[in-house]
Amino acid sequence: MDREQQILALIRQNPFISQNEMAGLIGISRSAVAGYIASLTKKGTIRGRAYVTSDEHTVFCIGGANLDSKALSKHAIRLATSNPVTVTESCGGVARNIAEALAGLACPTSLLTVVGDDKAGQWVLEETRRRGVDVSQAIVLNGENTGSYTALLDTSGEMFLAFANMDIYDKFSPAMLRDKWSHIASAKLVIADTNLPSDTLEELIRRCQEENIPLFIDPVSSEKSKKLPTDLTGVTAIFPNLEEAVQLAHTPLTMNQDVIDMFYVEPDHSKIAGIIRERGVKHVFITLGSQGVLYVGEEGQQFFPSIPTQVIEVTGAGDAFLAGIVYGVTHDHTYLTACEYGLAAAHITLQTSESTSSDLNEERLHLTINNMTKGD
Ligand SMILES: Nc1ncnc2c1ncn2[C@@H]1O[C@H](COP(=O)(O)OP(=O)(O)OP(=O)(O)O)[C@@H](O)[C@H]1O
Ligand SMILES: O=c1[nH]cc([C@@H]2O[C@H](CO)[C@@H](O)[C@H]2O)c(=O)[nH]1
Repeated sequence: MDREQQILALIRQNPFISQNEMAGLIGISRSAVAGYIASLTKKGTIRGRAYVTSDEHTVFCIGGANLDSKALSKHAIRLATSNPVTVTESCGGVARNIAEALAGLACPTSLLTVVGDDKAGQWVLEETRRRGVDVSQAIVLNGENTGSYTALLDTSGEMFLAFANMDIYDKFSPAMLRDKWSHIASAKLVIADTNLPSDTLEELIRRCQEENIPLFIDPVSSEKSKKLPTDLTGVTAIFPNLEEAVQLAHTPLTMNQDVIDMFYVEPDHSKIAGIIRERGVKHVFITLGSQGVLYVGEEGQQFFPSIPTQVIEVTGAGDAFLAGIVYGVTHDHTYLTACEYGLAAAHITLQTSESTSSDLNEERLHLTINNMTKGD
């Protein structure tokens, strides 16, 4: 065991041990102990003066936590008139939804987000904590409004139109990320959404690459996906739907007539994924709604059909899919095998009016996969 490991073992046994006691036990000077502690703190293994050791098993989700309001239309939607609807409110936000889904699947998860000092923010954090997510790193910003997402859904639960009122995320600066880095640095995996501003995303991608932390990105929407830097080296996996994938492949570097035809005349999903990979991403998952998902990455290429589902509403299906993949890969499955977990998690979430299903748990996930493989 090297010196750092010895010191860490002593701190784990007794988080209140003094530097003098450690020096005596190991047989080195107190100042040498102080040097090792400084180095462990810099690496993020030790998080502060109370010697709270980092949890290397945590998945860190960074991005949006919203109040979702969804109006499900009772009849075919008509424009410029009043449409009868049923409204449901739930917690939302891509990073938050993924964190909640992972906590439901018994993965230790922490959420770094910004909310306003309002009722919505208080409710969203409290509810997320109640569902098992560590929200101790969430930041409450005075005088800001918590992000809100208001969607109009058609009679089949598909989104017709949505409004994102999320100016608060512009305040999520690179400095905030730096401030929280000692917590993030020890994570097993980081998941970020593009609610974050461009400079914050750029810094996160660079640091995760430098420090070898796997990073998954949810592009959120085609508009917000434009915030990602052109060079995505350092991004382990990305999860666009088709519209977002087209946007991600649509860089000034790739614009010629063939590419324009490929996007707008007859989308070639695997070519689009290939172009995204050229930006530096290792694993690309293009989710295709009711059709399923296409994986293109270091493990090859494969299309997976979706599980036939009686959809209540679609909000959060992509977030649950991503959480299912994280569950799979953190339980030592390949990215290809993890697709089954993603499809199963999305299937469970599609059957509720919440943006993350409270029915999503390990037992239900495994049962869904067993039924899938039996062809039920
Ligand atoms: N109607 C459906 N029937 C069965 N499975 C579906 C359906 N819609 C979505 N899914 C499943 O959910 C996955 C993600 O859906 P989708 O492609 O709509 O993601 P998304 O647009 O990112 O979703 P969101 O932004 O609402 O979270 C799909 O790959 C598929 O497995
Ligand atoms: O711009 C955004 N639109 C929508 C969402 C969230 O997406 C979720 C569904 O995938 C939903 O909960 C909404 O709040 C977001 O975080 N940012």
